[in-house]
Amino acid sequence: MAYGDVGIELGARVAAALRRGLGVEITPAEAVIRPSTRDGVDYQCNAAMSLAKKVGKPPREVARSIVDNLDSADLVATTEVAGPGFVNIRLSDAWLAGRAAALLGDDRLGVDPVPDPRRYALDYSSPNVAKEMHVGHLRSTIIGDALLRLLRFAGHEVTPHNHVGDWGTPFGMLIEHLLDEGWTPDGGHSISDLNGFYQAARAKFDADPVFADRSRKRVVALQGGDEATLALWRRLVEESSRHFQKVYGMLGIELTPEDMYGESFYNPYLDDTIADLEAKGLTRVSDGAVCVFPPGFSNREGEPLPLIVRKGDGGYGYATTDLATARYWTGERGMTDLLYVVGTPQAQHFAMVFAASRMAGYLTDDHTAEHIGFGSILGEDGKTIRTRAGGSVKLVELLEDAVDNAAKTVAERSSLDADAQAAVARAVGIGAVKYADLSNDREKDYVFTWSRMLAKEGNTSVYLQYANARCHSVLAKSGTTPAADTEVLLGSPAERALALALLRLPAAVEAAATAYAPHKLCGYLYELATTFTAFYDGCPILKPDVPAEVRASRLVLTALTSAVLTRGLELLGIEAPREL
Ligand SMILES: NC(=[NH2+])NCCC[C@H](N)C(=O)O
Repeated sequence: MAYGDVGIELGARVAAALRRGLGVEITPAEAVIRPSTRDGVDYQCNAAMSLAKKVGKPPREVARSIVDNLDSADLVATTEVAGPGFVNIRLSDAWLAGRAAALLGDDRLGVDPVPDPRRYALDYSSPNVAKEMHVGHLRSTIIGDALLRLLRFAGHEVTPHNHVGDWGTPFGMLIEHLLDEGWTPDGGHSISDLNGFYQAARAKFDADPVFADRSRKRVVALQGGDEATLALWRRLVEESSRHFQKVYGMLGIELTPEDMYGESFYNPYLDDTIADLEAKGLTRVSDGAVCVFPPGFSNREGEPLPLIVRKGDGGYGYATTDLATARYWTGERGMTDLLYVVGTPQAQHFAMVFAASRMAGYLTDDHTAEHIGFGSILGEDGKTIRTRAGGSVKLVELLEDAVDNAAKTVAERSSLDADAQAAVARAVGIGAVKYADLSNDREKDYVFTWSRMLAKEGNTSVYLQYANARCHSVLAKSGTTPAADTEVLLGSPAERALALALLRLPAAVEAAATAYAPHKLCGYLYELATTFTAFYDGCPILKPDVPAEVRASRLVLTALTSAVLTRGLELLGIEAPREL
């Protein structure tokens, strides 16, 4: 069963009941089983509503037939028809307890790998050479890393590729300016120099036609493979790569130099791609440029929009590279699904690239391609995030700030020594930056607020990390390790609610992985942590008057909570220290 979800298991029973009672066939997923927060109800089945028309009976009658025919012996305690035709289901305590107990020995915590693994090529981070990474790249990096972890855990094959902007016309002006400044291929300039250099080169390019002309010639030399030019270009790429790796290191992101498939990587494929598009009759010359016109895209005047594959001067652009990219990953690398984690402003670009790729057969019905767009990070005033001095925020400084702020929070209550505190401050600070990003619906803009990010209450990583640390502290104090065959007892509503919440990891992973929506996993983990808090406050564990078998059961629930929180945070790329 995909993902090992209780809802799907119930769905299979409902499907069998419908077959028995009314002779209709549905899949377990079509039974539409949803968790319910109603008193005494664990899940609700909405199948009767959608099936009423098909079977020609009122929804309540269909619901009644489900209830009458449901094989509920082991799994279900009570069922009832409710409202216009829902079936309310309460699981049996014995089944729930047995299922929860079984999780203790299960490394995957109930999440089955998908039966039909796909081959994903995941484009994320993708910063630009000779520029520092900015907050947009931060979002791409964080979201992409979470998707990589989620999809791999779900059982898919995922190959990351970092589509670094390392080619194109800006390199002409950059190299010319660097030469003017006496820069040599082995000179020791750092990327922060380069950032300033970029702006200076741009200014010179705009103001000085002679310089602009030299720059254009330099582009031709670069693209023509002139060795001296390439040597300078390589230095720029290496310098930048060092900076990117520093940021990835701070973030604990696995992207390596081997995952770099920058724009330049596709150079050898461009001519052939254009020849292929031409041979397939998909190109048209418009204003001197070779273009593809995918249907359905037009400008404000209603004229068809071109995807330019070769400019009038013979040069290639961003779109050409992206067509070659799609062709490469589905063709040479045999990937089935292409994901691009890039800001929402590029939505139209990707829609057009995908449409043209489908026309050319680089994407077929067996492939999916998706632009995983995201909004902007806003400052506390609701505008573009800036430093206090009003400059644009440097990513490295932002991350250092996060760790410093976390260090203050940790120092307030930690009994750890200085080294351990520093490690925890990193886990908390970097975790907070990631979680603030991932817990929001990625399509939306969000406001970056230090105080909210590091709050110990509410939907924050700190709250989840504290809940996990509390679990570890109880387990350590108990002096025992819960054994796999311990019986789980669900004597109180808080224990029952916690067991139920622990069984919902598979559904949360599925929801997050299939919709490429990490915030769905965040929402689940937050719910689990609050359910645990209620259990912790209401159910004493180590008090001397707690019967031994009750204590043992509560320790199992505590150990499982920690296991699920730790795994869940890991899937988001966030550390879960045992002690804070
Ligand atoms: N295949 C792609 N176009 N990936 C995204 C590249 C993002 C680009 N370097 C930017 O900073 O905007």
